[in-house]
Amino acid sequence: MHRCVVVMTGKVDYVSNCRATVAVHNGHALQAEITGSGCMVGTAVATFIAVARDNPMLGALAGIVAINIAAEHAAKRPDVHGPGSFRQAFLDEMHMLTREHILEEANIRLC
Ligand SMILES: Nc1ncnc2c1ncn2[C@@H]1O[C@H](COP(=O)(O)OP(=O)(O)O)[C@@H](O)[C@H]1O
Ligand SMILES: Cc1ncsc1CCOP(=O)(O)O
Repeated sequence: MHRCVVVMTGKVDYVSNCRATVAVHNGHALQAEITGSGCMVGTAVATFIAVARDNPMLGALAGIVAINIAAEHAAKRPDVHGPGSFRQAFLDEMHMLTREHILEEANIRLC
């Protein structure tokens, strides 16, 4: 084992450490309409892994779920009408995201 975690993004995101693979069903199609969505996910994954040091699989999963739940919150806002307003709302919703949101709204399944 090389202690590697593989992340694959798209409409459904996948995280694998070779022993287990988890599918993340959170997120919104507007994420694919703005520049930097993949970079945001990559940054969140690196940040969460830095905290969950001994469990990179959990860190990667939490980073993906957090960004995608913030996107869902942003897409639901009445002031969001397309990619431009979505991008702004997305940043605000990342700022307001809580631990409870992640625990209650994560939509993940073991493959
Ligand atoms: N159609 C979609 N539905 C839900 N989430 C999406 C959709 N398209 C992209 N995402 C989310 O946007 C984030 C960035 O993924 P992606 O668009 O594949 O990255 P990249 O910008 O590298 O192409 C991922 O977390 C993914 O779940
Ligand atoms: C090369 C580059 N420069 C600014 S954002 C970017 C890549 C953004 O890619 P994505 O939207 O897939 O995260």
